[in-house]
Amino acid sequence: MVDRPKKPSALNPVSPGLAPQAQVNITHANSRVSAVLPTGESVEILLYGATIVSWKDATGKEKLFLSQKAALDGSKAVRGGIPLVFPVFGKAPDHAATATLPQHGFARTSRWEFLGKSTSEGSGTTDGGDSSVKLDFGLSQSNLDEASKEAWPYAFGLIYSVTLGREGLMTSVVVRNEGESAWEFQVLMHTYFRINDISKVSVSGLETSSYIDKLTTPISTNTSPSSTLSISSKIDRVYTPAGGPSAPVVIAEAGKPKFSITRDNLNEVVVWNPWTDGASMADFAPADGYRNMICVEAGAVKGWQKLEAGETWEGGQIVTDVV
Ligand SMILES: O=P(O)(O)OC[C@H]1O[C@H](O)[C@H](O)[C@@H](O)[C@@H]1O
Repeated sequence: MVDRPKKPSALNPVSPGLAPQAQVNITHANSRVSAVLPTGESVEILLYGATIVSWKDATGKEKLFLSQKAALDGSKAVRGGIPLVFPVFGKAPDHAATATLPQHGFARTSRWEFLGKSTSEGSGTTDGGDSSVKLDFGLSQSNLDEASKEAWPYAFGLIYSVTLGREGLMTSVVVRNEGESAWEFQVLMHTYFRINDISKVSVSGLETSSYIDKLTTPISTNTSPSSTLSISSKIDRVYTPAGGPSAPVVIAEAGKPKFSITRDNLNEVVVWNPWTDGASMADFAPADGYRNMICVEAGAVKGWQKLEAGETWEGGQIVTDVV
């Protein structure tokens, strides 16, 4: 081996003068992707379902609820975080093409591919460091297990992008019909927000809006009052907010706004809390965990989105961490 007297010394991990960068790591035997901004905000995503299982602010405070008994090993859909629902919301026995799919479809229980990251430098940052990082995940027919392929034999491509910023988290999905004939889908971002006390929570942005109550028999359609929504028992509703997707839906606790959600192309907002029924779910813990969570889920789930061959559709949500 030739000795090189002028061999450069190893670079310091953090070179002086270089703007601080977002760190992206793939861990847990290539099954988990995490990203941390130079300012400390972080996000963690399982390739299983492309499920976001953690989102923390710069102080390390967790923003999402994750059940203590959630399976994180790919054996069942994750109870908490943000599972992605596709191509059917719930069960749709009357919709022939999706009738045999499991509840909430296969996207949340399939293994996605990590497609890579991109970063952007903040205009508002003094050090020119990364102010956001975008992680892209892909799922197509070739990633599905045989049962899912058989139950839903359509050629599709999904690209799910998770963008972590200093002020919040953006999730967006591009759906593409890669086949020769049209098909239909529903999609939803099943966000479990972490809160301290459900009895102090109010949700605004759902006033005077049409909603489907999934808890009545038969399921009923109603119009919400002009007051904000408070929750004191089990709730499972699909709202179509009267203000449209760009009007924020705000989750407040003790009168203080905590999260603000705006949507693109996702016309519905599902509000779900299992209340004490959570205790009967095998993967829900602690039993009184319903006090610390509220699902406010942005989706396109009323009716169906139709894609002709070669067409694409895009939708997403921006969640701003207000506190
Ligand atoms: O138990 P899962 O399949 O994860 O579904 C959890 C919940 O998801 C949504 O919020 C639905 O509106 C609920 O009806 C359902 O119970």
